[in-house]
Amino acid sequence: MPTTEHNQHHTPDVSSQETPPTVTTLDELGKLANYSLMDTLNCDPDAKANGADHAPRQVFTGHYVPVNPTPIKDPEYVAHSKDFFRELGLADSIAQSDDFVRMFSGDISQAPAPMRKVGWACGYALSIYGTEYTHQCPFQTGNGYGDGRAVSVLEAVIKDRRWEMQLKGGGRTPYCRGADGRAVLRSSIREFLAQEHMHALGVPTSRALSLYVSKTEKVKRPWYSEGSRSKDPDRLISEAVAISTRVAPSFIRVGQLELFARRVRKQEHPKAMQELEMIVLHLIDREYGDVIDTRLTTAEKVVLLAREFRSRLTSLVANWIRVGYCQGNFNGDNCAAGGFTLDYGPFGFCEVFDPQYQPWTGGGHHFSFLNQPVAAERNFHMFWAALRPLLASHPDSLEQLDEIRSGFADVMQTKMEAMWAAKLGLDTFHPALFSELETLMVEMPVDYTIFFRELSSLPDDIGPLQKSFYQASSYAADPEEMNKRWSQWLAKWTSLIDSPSTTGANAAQSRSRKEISRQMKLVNPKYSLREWFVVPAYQQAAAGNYSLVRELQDVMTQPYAEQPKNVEDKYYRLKPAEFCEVGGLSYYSCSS
Ligand SMILES: Nc1ncnc2c1ncn2[C@@H]1O[C@H](COP(=O)(O)OP(=O)(O)OP(=O)(O)O)[C@@H](O)[C@H]1O
Ligand SMILES: [Mg+2]
Repeated sequence: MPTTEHNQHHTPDVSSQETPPTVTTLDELGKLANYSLMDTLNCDPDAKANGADHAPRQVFTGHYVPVNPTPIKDPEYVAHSKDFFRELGLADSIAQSDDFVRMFSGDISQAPAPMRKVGWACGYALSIYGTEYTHQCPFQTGNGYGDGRAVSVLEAVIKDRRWEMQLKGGGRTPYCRGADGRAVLRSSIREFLAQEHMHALGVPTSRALSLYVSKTEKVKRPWYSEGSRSKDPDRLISEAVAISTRVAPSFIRVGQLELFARRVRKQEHPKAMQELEMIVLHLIDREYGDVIDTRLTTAEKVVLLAREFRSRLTSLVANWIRVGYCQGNFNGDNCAAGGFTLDYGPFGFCEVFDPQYQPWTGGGHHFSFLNQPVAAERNFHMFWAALRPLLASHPDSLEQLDEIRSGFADVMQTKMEAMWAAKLGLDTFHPALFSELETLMVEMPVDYTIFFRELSSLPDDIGPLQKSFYQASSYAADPEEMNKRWSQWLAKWTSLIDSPSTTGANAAQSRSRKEISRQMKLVNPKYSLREWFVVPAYQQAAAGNYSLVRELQDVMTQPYAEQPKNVEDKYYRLKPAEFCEVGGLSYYSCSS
């Protein structure tokens, strides 16, 4: 069953959900602290040891800069992820306890030992669709680019798994490039909800821990006037700042490997090769420890790393497309080297199926919905290029590495076909059937989520599918003809569903219609985080009412489940026409 394969990483730990919380205070969490990054990688020798390093500057060497977050003023609790707390064994009550709130709203000065009273930020390089950029940093060198507002504050081993906790919007770092280091409540709510939704969808992702907003501190951001149809924001608004904490096995990005590999290539300093090797081995420990044997040589490890990352990245992107997700800005620095979703900024879940769907006005076609496999390949290319210097004296390993690189497109294609087959409830991919479907969906706008979910009930006729049809002019112009074409497609699909190759030639292999439907409903979610659900939630939150945020948390963390009728009526719906083509709802310029 392809889903199992799609869900192979980060599957919820069911067993831990029944045990009582083991961490009920910040002190208890503190005892689990274990700082592998700070203890094994190189610190920038120019950094201020006390972490008061907030002005933009160039960082020439080292893997991290110690930097303290800047607390937000008068923090107020907005949300925490109950699911993730349960998985970690954290008691819900600590999310609102004074010391936890203080720490995860940016004040780590009272962190209980052995937690450290200093956080860290990392530099990384930027590449866009496989092209290296250096000029986006104020020094035109790339040495000022990295975590500009993301500050990690804790690494801990919890229930035998290592987790890094990172504040987003935690204030300025040397990589802030003159910006304020803050995130606003709007973008923080989006990221918070999306991370937990994505996890519940079975797609590898950074997780959301907690979210606090400042009652008094605001920053200005460009945004849209109510109902604006212009592509770019037309005004500056003042928004409350917030700090959300996200959690992952590591936050190492492809861009980080690229940074060190560029330094090797340019022979920037004598330790460049050593620093590249260190970050790669650290990545393996943090993200690939369970699949790469520590006793292997570096050359062997590098080859395995590339193969495993290729496998994860291709699964990830196939999963994104399965659930209708568009990352929007799939740069090398937004591509986690552990192969999970990272940086929910200009993302969106498509409603109308559109291969070119791209919610971010600055993103361009290259990062659009169905181009994500190609964008992923570009990121993989940069990853591969960053690893190559490590194999310079190992021609056999280098050859293997190069083969892994050149095989990317085939692996991606295989995963995509398996994904489409699973969405259609079929054991194998049927190119003609799929391409007819794609043509129909493009010609006659359908809601991607609703269409596949309705199909999952194996309808006898197109009646139920019509729930997903947007009454666009192409349909309205000749509904009879359109219905006929849909009926023909449905008949072909139904005959495949009922054919022995799908149901199995003999009774032992056969999947009943009921079983096919059940499996399809595990692949095709009922609920997806549509932007027009999120907008009122963050608008209410801005006025201090978090009830819609909570409601969305509940609904969107059970995306495959049938939920009560009132939930279905509210959230299993086509996008209302008045929300189409509206700035901030259908697209956005900036996400921070
Ligand atoms: N308000 C800000 N202050 C300082 N740096 C910022 C700010 N907004 C974005 N950046 C930095 O600009 C770069 C590009 O921004 P992008 O939108 O990809 O990242 P992000 O959403 O902040 O971060 P992440 O990738 O960590 O989720 C990142 O390195 C980010 O740290
Ligand atoms: Mg980013």
